[in-house]
Amino acid sequence: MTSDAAIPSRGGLLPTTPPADAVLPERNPNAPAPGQPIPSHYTRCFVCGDDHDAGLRLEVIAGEGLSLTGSFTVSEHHQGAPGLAHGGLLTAAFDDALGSLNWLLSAPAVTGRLETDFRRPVPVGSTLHIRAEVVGVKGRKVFTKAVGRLGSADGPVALTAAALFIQVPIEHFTSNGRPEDVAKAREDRAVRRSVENLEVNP
Ligand SMILES: CCCCCCCCCCCCCCCC(=O)SCCNC(=O)CCNC(=O)[C@H](O)C(C)(C)COP(=O)(O)OP(=O)(O)OC[C@H]1O[C@@H](n2cnc3c(N)ncnc32)[C@H](O)[C@@H]1OP(=O)(O)O
Repeated sequence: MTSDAAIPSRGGLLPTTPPADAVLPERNPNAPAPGQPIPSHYTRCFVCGDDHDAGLRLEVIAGEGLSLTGSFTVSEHHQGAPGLAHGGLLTAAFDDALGSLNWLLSAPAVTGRLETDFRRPVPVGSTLHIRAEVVGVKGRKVFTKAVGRLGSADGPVALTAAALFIQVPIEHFTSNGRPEDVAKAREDRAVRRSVENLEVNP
């Protein structure tokens, strides 16, 4: 198990901290190459889809190994306090960015636990630069962490986050989603691309 010193460590034994016997698997050969975009998984996704006027439109680029970078610009639609990004919305951005790491493993997964530390306010108009990585995998559990910096990839730290994802069969989505949306999603260009990457048959 390795860790990138560029992402501050949280310390302590939390459910998002990988156990000592966690491993770091190889990146799946079908995953986007380093420097290539990890495309949206669903055009209607509030965070990464492009079919939302108020969506975050998070853009994600695959990094080396099991890492990625992502960015989005906080718009007036994203306010909590006047002129400042809503904290829950920032957490949503981290949920999606960290979740995108599962594309490097080419295994569908959902968030089991997500923790976010808010360290600095994020003003409207600013761009948040996220760096995320897998820090360990044990069985179906994928442990991840991320940092968000303001203005540039080496800007001041605004947030740090850690999440535990649980790998699920594709039926998690097809059985639990509202049927009419699932039916439409079978034709959604982003979903189709995702399913090809995940090597599953929806
Ligand atoms: C045509 C359509 C195609 C669709 C194409 C899809 C495209 C791909 C879309 C991707 C989209 C991503 C979007 C962003 C990511 C979200 O936002 S996902 C949405 C938010 N998350 C959810 O809705 C998940 C809701 N929770 C659940 O469904 C279930 O609780 C889970 C997470 C699947 C786990 O249930 P389970 O499979 O029965 O697993 P279970 O045996 O209970 O637990 C397995 C292990 O995980 C641990 N665990 C489980 N939950 C937790 C937890 N909350 N905290 C700590 N540990 C936990 C357990 O302790 C257990 O550990 P071990 O005993 O193995 O050590």
